[in-house]
Amino acid sequence: MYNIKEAFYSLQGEGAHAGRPALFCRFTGCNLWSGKEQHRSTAECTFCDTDFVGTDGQNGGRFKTASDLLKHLDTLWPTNKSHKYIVFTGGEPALQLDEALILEAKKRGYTLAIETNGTLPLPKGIDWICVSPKTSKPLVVNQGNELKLVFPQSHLPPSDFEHLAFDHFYLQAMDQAALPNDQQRVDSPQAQTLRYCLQNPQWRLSLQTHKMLGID
Ligand SMILES: C[S@@+](CC[C@H](N)C(=O)[O-])C[C@H]1O[C@@H](n2cnc3c(N)ncnc32)[C@H](O)[C@@H]1O
Ligand SMILES: Nc1nc2[nH]cc(C(=O)O)c2c(=O)[nH]1
Ligand code: SF4
Ligand SMILES: [Mg+2]
Repeated sequence: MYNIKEAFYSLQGEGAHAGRPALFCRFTGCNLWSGKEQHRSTAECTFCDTDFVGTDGQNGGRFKTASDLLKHLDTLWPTNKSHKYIVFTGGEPALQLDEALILEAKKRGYTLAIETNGTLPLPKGIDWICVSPKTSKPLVVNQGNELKLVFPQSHLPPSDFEHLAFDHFYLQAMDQAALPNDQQRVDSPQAQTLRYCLQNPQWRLSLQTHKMLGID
Protein backbone atom coordinates (compact mmCIF):
# COMPACT_ATOMS: atom_id res chain seq x y z
CA MET A 1 0.00 0.00 0.00
CA TYR A 2 1.26 3.48 -0.92
CA ASN A 3 -0.14 6.54 0.87
CA ILE A 4 0.04 9.71 -1.22
CA LYS A 5 -0.69 13.14 0.19
CA GLU A 6 -0.81 14.85 -3.20
CA ALA A 7 0.53 14.67 -6.74
CA PHE A 8 0.90 17.48 -9.25
CA TYR A 9 2.68 18.58 -12.40
CA SER A 10 4.85 21.66 -11.94
CA LEU A 11 8.44 22.89 -12.33
CA GLN A 12 11.18 21.63 -10.05
CA GLY A 13 11.62 24.81 -8.02
CA GLU A 14 14.86 23.99 -6.20
CA GLY A 15 18.47 23.01 -6.67
CA ALA A 16 20.34 21.90 -9.77
CA HIS A 17 17.19 21.03 -11.76
CA ALA A 18 15.32 24.25 -10.96
CA GLY A 19 13.06 25.12 -13.88
CA ARG A 20 12.63 21.54 -15.10
CA PRO A 21 9.07 20.32 -15.69
CA ALA A 22 8.37 17.51 -13.25
CA LEU A 23 5.61 15.40 -11.81
CA PHE A 24 5.69 15.54 -8.00
CA CYS A 25 4.55 12.57 -5.93
CA ARG A 26 4.32 13.55 -2.29
CA PHE A 27 4.14 10.62 0.13
CA THR A 28 2.36 10.84 3.46
CA GLY A 29 4.39 10.77 6.70
CA CYS A 30 7.92 11.56 7.88
CA ASN A 31 10.32 9.97 10.36
CA LEU A 32 11.54 13.36 11.70
CA TRP A 33 8.22 15.08 12.48
CA SER A 34 4.62 13.94 13.04
CA GLY A 35 3.40 16.82 10.88
CA LYS A 36 1.31 18.15 13.79
CA GLU A 37 1.99 21.77 14.81
CA GLN A 38 1.90 20.89 18.52
CA HIS A 39 4.92 18.60 17.97
CA ARG A 40 6.93 20.96 15.77
CA SER A 41 9.13 22.55 18.44
CA THR A 42 10.24 19.17 19.83
CA ALA A 43 10.62 17.39 16.48
CA GLU A 44 13.96 16.41 14.95
CA CYS A 45 13.12 18.65 12.00
CA THR A 46 11.43 21.89 13.10
CA PHE A 47 11.18 24.15 10.02
CA CYS A 48 9.25 22.03 7.53
CA ASP A 49 7.20 24.03 5.01
CA THR A 50 5.00 21.11 3.93
CA ASP A 51 1.72 19.44 4.90
CA PHE A 52 2.32 15.72 4.48
CA VAL A 53 -0.42 14.39 6.77
CA GLY A 54 -3.20 12.24 5.31
CA THR A 55 -4.11 11.47 1.73
CA ASP A 56 -6.55 14.32 1.18
CA GLY A 57 -4.47 16.62 -1.07
CA GLN A 58 -4.90 17.14 -4.84
CA ASN A 59 -4.69 13.76 -6.60
CA GLY A 60 -3.85 12.09 -3.28
CA GLY A 61 -5.06 8.70 -2.15
CA ARG A 62 -4.19 5.17 -1.13
CA PHE A 63 -2.89 2.80 -3.79
CA LYS A 64 -2.67 -0.94 -3.37
CA THR A 65 0.05 -1.70 -5.93
CA ALA A 66 2.89 0.06 -7.71
CA SER A 67 1.05 -0.45 -10.95
CA ASP A 68 -2.11 1.24 -9.57
CA LEU A 69 -0.11 4.23 -8.36
CA LEU A 70 1.85 4.69 -11.60
CA LYS A 71 -1.31 4.41 -13.67
CA HIS A 72 -2.75 7.26 -11.59
CA LEU A 73 0.42 9.40 -11.71
CA ASP A 74 0.82 8.92 -15.45
CA THR A 75 -2.56 10.56 -16.08
CA LEU A 76 -1.04 13.77 -14.64
CA TRP A 77 1.80 13.93 -17.17
CA PRO A 78 0.66 16.22 -20.02
CA THR A 79 0.18 15.15 -23.62
CA ASN A 80 3.82 15.36 -24.74
CA LYS A 81 5.26 12.03 -23.61
CA SER A 82 8.97 12.90 -23.83
CA HIS A 83 11.31 14.05 -21.02
CA LYS A 84 9.13 12.34 -18.41
CA TYR A 85 10.50 13.23 -14.99
CA ILE A 86 9.10 12.37 -11.58
CA VAL A 87 10.20 13.69 -8.20
CA PHE A 88 9.36 11.53 -5.19
CA THR A 89 9.07 13.67 -2.10
CA GLY A 90 7.03 13.95 1.07
CA GLY A 91 7.11 13.74 3.93
CA GLU A 92 9.96 11.32 3.76
CA PRO A 93 9.71 9.30 0.54
CA ALA A 94 12.27 6.71 1.67
CA LEU A 95 9.59 5.36 4.06
CA GLN A 96 7.53 4.13 1.10
CA LEU A 97 9.47 4.28 -2.17
CA ASP A 98 10.51 0.74 -3.13
CA GLU A 99 11.97 -1.10 -6.11
CA ALA A 100 8.55 -2.15 -7.38
CA LEU A 101 7.55 1.50 -7.76
CA ILE A 102 10.86 2.41 -9.36
CA LEU A 103 10.53 -0.38 -11.93
CA GLU A 104 6.95 0.60 -12.70
CA ALA A 105 7.94 4.27 -13.21
CA LYS A 106 10.82 3.26 -15.51
CA LYS A 107 8.48 1.02 -17.49
CA ARG A 108 6.41 4.11 -18.17
CA GLY A 109 9.45 6.06 -19.36
CA TYR A 110 10.20 8.23 -16.35
CA THR A 111 13.53 9.47 -15.11
CA LEU A 112 13.29 9.38 -11.31
CA ALA A 113 14.41 11.81 -8.63
CA ILE A 114 14.08 11.77 -4.86
CA GLU A 115 14.11 14.48 -2.23
CA THR A 116 15.20 12.82 1.01
CA ASN A 117 16.45 13.75 4.46
CA GLY A 118 19.14 11.07 4.08
CA THR A 119 18.36 9.16 7.29
CA LEU A 120 16.95 6.02 5.67
CA PRO A 121 18.41 3.61 3.12
CA LEU A 122 17.23 4.02 -0.48
CA PRO A 123 16.16 1.38 -2.99
CA LYS A 124 18.28 0.89 -6.12
CA GLY A 125 17.60 2.59 -9.43
CA ILE A 126 16.91 6.24 -8.54
CA ASP A 127 18.43 8.52 -11.21
CA TRP A 128 18.82 11.71 -9.16
CA ILE A 129 19.35 11.68 -5.40
CA CYS A 130 18.97 14.94 -3.52
CA VAL A 131 19.82 14.72 0.18
CA SER A 132 18.79 17.52 2.53
CA PRO A 133 20.26 16.93 6.02
CA LYS A 134 18.26 17.75 9.13
CA THR A 135 19.99 16.06 12.06
CA SER A 136 23.58 15.86 13.23
CA LYS A 137 23.47 12.05 13.25
CA PRO A 138 25.60 10.53 10.49
CA LEU A 139 23.79 10.38 7.14
CA VAL A 140 22.71 6.93 5.94
CA VAL A 141 22.70 8.31 2.38
CA ASN A 142 26.13 9.98 2.29
CA GLN A 143 26.57 10.14 -1.46
CA GLY A 144 24.42 11.21 -4.36
CA ASN A 145 23.89 13.87 -6.99
CA GLU A 146 22.97 16.85 -4.91
CA LEU A 147 23.36 17.84 -1.29
CA LYS A 148 20.89 20.63 -0.55
CA LEU A 149 21.26 21.97 2.95
CA VAL A 150 18.59 24.32 4.28
CA PHE A 151 20.45 27.28 5.78
CA PRO A 152 21.01 28.33 8.44
CA GLN A 153 20.61 25.41 10.86
CA SER A 154 22.76 26.25 13.88
CA HIS A 155 23.63 22.61 14.61
CA LEU A 156 24.53 21.83 10.97
CA PRO A 157 27.37 23.97 9.58
CA PRO A 158 27.90 23.40 5.84
CA SER A 159 31.52 22.46 6.55
CA ASP A 160 30.25 19.21 8.11
CA PHE A 161 29.13 18.07 4.63
CA GLU A 162 31.55 19.49 2.08
CA HIS A 163 33.82 16.43 2.03
CA LEU A 164 30.95 14.06 1.06
CA ALA A 165 30.63 12.45 -2.39
CA PHE A 166 27.98 14.66 -3.98
CA ASP A 167 28.24 16.31 -7.41
CA HIS A 168 26.53 19.55 -6.36
CA PHE A 169 26.40 21.47 -3.10
CA TYR A 170 23.51 23.85 -2.52
CA LEU A 171 22.46 26.01 0.38
CA GLN A 172 18.74 26.67 0.33
CA ALA A 173 17.57 29.73 2.22
CA MET A 174 15.18 28.70 4.98
CA ASP A 175 11.59 29.83 4.45
CA GLN A 176 10.35 30.86 7.86
CA ALA A 177 6.75 31.55 6.90
CA ALA A 178 5.53 28.43 8.74
CA LEU A 179 7.42 29.24 11.95
CA PRO A 180 6.10 31.14 14.99
CA ASN A 181 7.16 34.84 14.95
CA ASP A 182 9.51 34.54 17.93
CA GLN A 183 11.54 31.90 16.10
CA GLN A 184 12.13 34.04 13.01
CA ARG A 185 15.56 35.55 12.55
CA VAL A 186 16.44 39.23 12.29
CA ASP A 187 19.05 38.83 9.53
CA SER A 188 17.05 37.09 6.79
CA PRO A 189 18.05 33.53 5.87
CA GLN A 190 18.30 34.66 2.25
CA ALA A 191 20.86 37.35 3.14
CA GLN A 192 22.82 34.92 5.32
CA THR A 193 22.80 32.25 2.63
CA LEU A 194 23.93 34.67 -0.05
CA ARG A 195 26.79 35.83 2.17
CA TYR A 196 27.85 32.27 2.98
CA CYS A 197 27.99 31.26 -0.68
CA LEU A 198 30.02 34.33 -1.63
CA GLN A 199 32.53 33.49 1.10
CA ASN A 200 32.53 29.71 0.44
CA PRO A 201 32.31 29.16 -3.31
CA GLN A 202 31.94 25.37 -3.10
CA TRP A 203 28.33 26.21 -2.21
CA ARG A 204 25.69 27.54 -4.58
CA LEU A 205 22.50 29.37 -3.68
CA SER A 206 19.16 27.55 -4.06
CA LEU A 207 16.01 29.63 -3.84
CA GLN A 208 12.55 28.08 -3.83
CA THR A 209 11.59 29.52 -7.20
CA HIS A 210 8.14 27.86 -7.28
CA LYS A 211 7.15 30.05 -4.32
CA MET A 212 8.22 33.19 -6.22
CA LEU A 213 6.25 32.03 -9.24
CA GLY A 214 3.19 31.22 -7.14
CA ILE A 215 2.98 27.65 -8.44
CA ASP A 216 2.94 24.31 -6.57
C1 LIG B 1 9.41 18.97 2.47
S1 LIG B 1 10.94 18.19 2.14
C2 LIG B 1 10.47 16.52 1.76
C3 LIG B 1 11.62 15.60 1.44
C4 LIG B 1 12.48 15.15 2.61
N1 LIG B 1 11.73 14.82 3.78
C5 LIG B 1 13.54 16.17 2.94
O1 LIG B 1 13.45 16.80 3.99
O2 LIG B 1 14.44 16.34 2.11
C6 LIG B 1 11.40 18.82 0.51
C7 LIG B 1 12.49 19.85 0.49
O3 LIG B 1 12.04 21.05 1.10
C8 LIG B 1 13.06 21.54 1.93
N2 LIG B 1 12.45 22.38 2.95
C9 LIG B 1 11.57 22.00 3.90
N3 LIG B 1 11.20 23.03 4.67
C10 LIG B 1 11.85 24.12 4.18
C11 LIG B 1 11.89 25.49 4.56
N4 LIG B 1 11.18 25.95 5.59
N5 LIG B 1 12.68 26.32 3.84
C12 LIG B 1 13.41 25.86 2.80
N6 LIG B 1 13.41 24.58 2.39
C13 LIG B 1 12.65 23.71 3.08
C14 LIG B 1 13.68 20.28 2.47
O4 LIG B 1 14.95 20.51 3.03
C15 LIG B 1 13.76 19.42 1.23
O5 LIG B 1 14.89 19.74 0.47
N1 LIG C 1 7.76 23.23 -7.51
C1 LIG C 1 8.22 22.54 -6.46
N2 LIG C 1 9.51 22.14 -6.43
C2 LIG C 1 9.92 21.40 -5.39
N3 LIG C 1 11.14 20.84 -5.20
C3 LIG C 1 11.11 20.12 -4.07
C4 LIG C 1 9.85 20.20 -3.50
C5 LIG C 1 9.42 19.40 -2.34
O1 LIG C 1 8.51 19.78 -1.61
O2 LIG C 1 10.03 18.34 -2.16
C6 LIG C 1 9.09 21.03 -4.32
C7 LIG C 1 7.74 21.51 -4.33
O3 LIG C 1 6.94 21.32 -3.42
N4 LIG C 1 7.36 22.24 -5.43
S1 SF4 D 1 12.46 15.78 7.03
FE1 SF4 D 1 11.54 16.71 5.22
S2 SF4 D 1 9.35 16.20 5.29
FE2 SF4 D 1 10.23 15.65 7.27
S3 SF4 D 1 9.72 17.38 8.52
FE3 SF4 D 1 11.78 17.76 7.69
S4 SF4 D 1 11.53 18.88 5.75
FE4 SF4 D 1 9.52 18.08 6.38
MG1 LIG E 1 8.10 21.85 -1.22
